[in-house]
Amino acid sequence: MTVQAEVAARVVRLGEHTGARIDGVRLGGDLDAATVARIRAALLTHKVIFFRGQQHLDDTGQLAFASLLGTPTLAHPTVPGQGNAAVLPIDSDYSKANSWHTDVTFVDRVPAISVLRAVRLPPYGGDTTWANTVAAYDKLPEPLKALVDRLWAVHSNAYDYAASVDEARIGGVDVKFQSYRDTFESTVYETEHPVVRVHPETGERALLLGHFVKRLVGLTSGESQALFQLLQQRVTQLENTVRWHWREGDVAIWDNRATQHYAIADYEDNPRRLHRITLAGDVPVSVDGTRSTTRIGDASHYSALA
Ligand SMILES: O=C(O)CCC(=O)C(=O)O
Ligand SMILES: [Fe+2]
Repeated sequence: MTVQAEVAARVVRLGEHTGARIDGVRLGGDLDAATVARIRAALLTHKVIFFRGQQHLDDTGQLAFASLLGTPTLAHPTVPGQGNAAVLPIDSDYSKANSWHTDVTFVDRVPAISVLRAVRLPPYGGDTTWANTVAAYDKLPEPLKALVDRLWAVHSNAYDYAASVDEARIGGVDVKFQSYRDTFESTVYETEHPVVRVHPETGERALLLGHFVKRLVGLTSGESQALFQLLQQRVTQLENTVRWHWREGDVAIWDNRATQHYAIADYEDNPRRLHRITLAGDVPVSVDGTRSTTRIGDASHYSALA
């Protein structure tokens, strides 16, 4: 542990519940263990952390750094990586993630952490917002906690896309968007997760929902929708969120076990591209110790990249 590293990394909080910027760190595969530990601790506390000025990173450097925090997965269970098998391009040309979600919740081993690097940014707009799902659970009144503690949800990559994304706002579904959706759903997965999962590292309870939820187990579709909306409103309450305005060279890292996020599609047809590396996670566990179960699909190829 070097004293220099301890002094160099400064954690600047961005809100009561969610987000911190870390200054004074040059990300890369050569970071010392003390700084990596500090980054990890800040991530667990603040749920999403941001680094400015990382223009020196390319995909290889991003992957080398991300590997210090965990085991990279394939880019996606169904969408192939570009260049490197672990790198998922988030490109406005064929996809805009402008609805609230946690990444890849339709498989049993939901990724633990995502590391996102700005590659090309629009001249205006294109911020991303994160919400803290632990704070959302904590702030529920006791009767609602008792209800959700025992509730389960079915998550699928063949979710109701039109219900969660306003296509008019993103210019309608064009051919590239449709072809991306077809790839995205080329193998269908369905997994049952507890609505409240116990975080494997912090022991905190977090709401596990987002746009891949198809229905709540045991409820009618109308009841599912009503309760889902009530809980999503709790998650996305602005006090639970942080909004990041990207600059070139920025890197954001989120704890995918304790957050949802939303990429704001307010930059018209301007190109926007970020590269994501996703780190493997555990199978979620409910408050009574029951593990999530995949009902449809086998995602065993996805979770750990050799
Ligand atoms: O475009 C963004 O800012 C985030 C997209 C997204 O949902 C992701 O990278 O997982
Ligand atoms: Fe995402």
